Amino acid sequence: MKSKLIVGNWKMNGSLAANASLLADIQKGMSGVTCRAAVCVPAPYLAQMQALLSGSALAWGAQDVSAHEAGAYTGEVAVSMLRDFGSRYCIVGHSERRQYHAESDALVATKAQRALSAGITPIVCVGETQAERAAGQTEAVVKRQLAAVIHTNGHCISEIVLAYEPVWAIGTGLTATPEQAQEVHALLRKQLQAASAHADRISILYGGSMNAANASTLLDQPDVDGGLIGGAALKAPDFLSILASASC
Ligand SMILES: O=C(CO)COP(=O)(O)O
Repeated sequence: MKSKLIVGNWKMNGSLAANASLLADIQKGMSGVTCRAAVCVPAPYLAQMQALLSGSALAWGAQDVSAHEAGAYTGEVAVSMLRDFGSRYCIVGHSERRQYHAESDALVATKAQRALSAGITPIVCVGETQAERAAGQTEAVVKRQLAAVIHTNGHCISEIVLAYEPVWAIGTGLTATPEQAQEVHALLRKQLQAASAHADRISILYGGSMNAANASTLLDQPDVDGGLIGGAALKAPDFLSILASASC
């Protein structure tokens, strides 16, 4: 059985000093941790992660990547640059990118392909808004988002990590119940199984107000293979507690 995967998404937070102190506190508490663990940080701090985390059990990655290989794309960051700084993961299609930067399903799928082409594992985010859930569209929305990634990536789909992040649960304190999370994870798993014989090796993470108090019941669900953590990843005791829940 694959071990659980816990990823901290720092979003647009941090400073050289704050990152160093947070990582030192996390690393001090990692001795009993057996799950896989990573932090996805703002691109300017990837060099700091490489300097501080090389050889440690904590992997690192980015929060976005350009769909283009290189060239005249002012402000974008190429996957080769993420690789230069030792990134193992890259989040793609986070709802904050879909919402604030109008990222389409097709663009997200291309970004996942770009990451895979460089040997970086894309953490592909899908999830419905509150209005879509209320309208009974949850299944249709997440299936449409995942279908684009499957279509573009073909048999390589088994190399991704998938994250179900209901938009209404992000940063709101409104966590999906374990049953709600399991229901969506199970249908995503079925969709992956229909696309790949190796679908069972894909980790499906839950994200959205996961914290020290609710992590273990969410992680107990059969199709919840880990967590993508926002706010609670910025506090060492909370992040360590989630890592401990995932290490049982
Ligand atoms: O968006 C998230 C992780 O990518 C979740 O954020 P919160 O854990 O702060 O709700």
